[in-house]
Amino acid sequence: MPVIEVEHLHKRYGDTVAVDDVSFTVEQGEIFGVLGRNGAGKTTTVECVQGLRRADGGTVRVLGLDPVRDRTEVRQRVGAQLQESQLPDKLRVREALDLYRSFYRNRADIDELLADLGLAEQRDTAFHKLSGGQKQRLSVALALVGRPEIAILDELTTGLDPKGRRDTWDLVERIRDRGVTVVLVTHFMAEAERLCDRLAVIDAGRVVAIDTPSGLMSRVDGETRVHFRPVDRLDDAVLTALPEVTSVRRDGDEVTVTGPEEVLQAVLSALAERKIRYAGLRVDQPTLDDAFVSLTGHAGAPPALDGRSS
Ligand SMILES: Nc1ncnc2c1ncn2[C@@H]1O[C@H](COP(=O)(O)OP(=O)(O)OP(=O)(O)O)[C@@H](O)[C@H]1O
Repeated sequence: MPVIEVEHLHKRYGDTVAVDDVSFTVEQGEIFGVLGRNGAGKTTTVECVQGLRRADGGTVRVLGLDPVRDRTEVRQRVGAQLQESQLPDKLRVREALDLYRSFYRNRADIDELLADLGLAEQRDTAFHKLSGGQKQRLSVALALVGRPEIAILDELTTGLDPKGRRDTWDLVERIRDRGVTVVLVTHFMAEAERLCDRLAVIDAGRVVAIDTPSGLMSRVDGETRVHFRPVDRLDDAVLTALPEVTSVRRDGDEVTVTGPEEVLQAVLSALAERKIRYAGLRVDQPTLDDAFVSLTGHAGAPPALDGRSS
């Protein structure tokens, strides 16, 4: 059952068309990604979903409600992350949660939430003394304090170090496991690939594809490459005879075999049958990054932008 339905959404700011015909649905209980480069229109789209912006055209339904007309009800049932500048420096973690909790009908248990988000020790810490990762987790806690049915998380891991990022990914999975539908806005391919059940790829205000990460990757015309070093003697004909193999190359003692996705299984079976041992097995497959480039015609966010703070 869809909990969010967006149809032909349009939104412009003056002469800038930010969202130019975006449609998608989000099913209950999934982690749905909105993936695109900076300026693609992701934030504007989710702000229309939250009722923070009025669309110029199209329709948005959230839990069967109109997010602009029924904004009070939508706010009760949809949790959104706060921008960090929206909290006063001296406000303590526990005070912030108490304050935001008072806005909601359904209130989460704060001690449980603090423990769940790894913030129990910071309960009396002032906001400005929190680390980047702790601030990020507090913003997620504030999004969950009203026991929402949907959580909208925008650029959740921007600015976090690799460990902070992995911890946050685990956290998002735990949120989903509690039955909360998650909308995850990101320009970070590895995050989308790891977390999302389905993704809408947005480019220049338009949806260019909606699919599972593996569905998007399978649309790429790339080949799987299997690399290994045979320990025992291997005649290339053993590999070239396999219907799944399109090419076999030798580079020093390394063999590289290319073919469709099934080539890995075919090569491993052929080696096992002939009891040929090997070392240094590596497999290169088309990535979500490759899919993004092929769908949008440009590279994903350059790595330098992953640490930006916007
Ligand atoms: N308040 C605003 N006034 C004018 N233009 C805006 C405003 N907000 C966004 N835009 C423009 O609309 C377009 C879409 O912006 P939006 O923030 O929705 O994209 P985004 O995909 O979320 O990008 P980012 O990842 O950089 O936040 C961009 O060209 C942006 O410059």
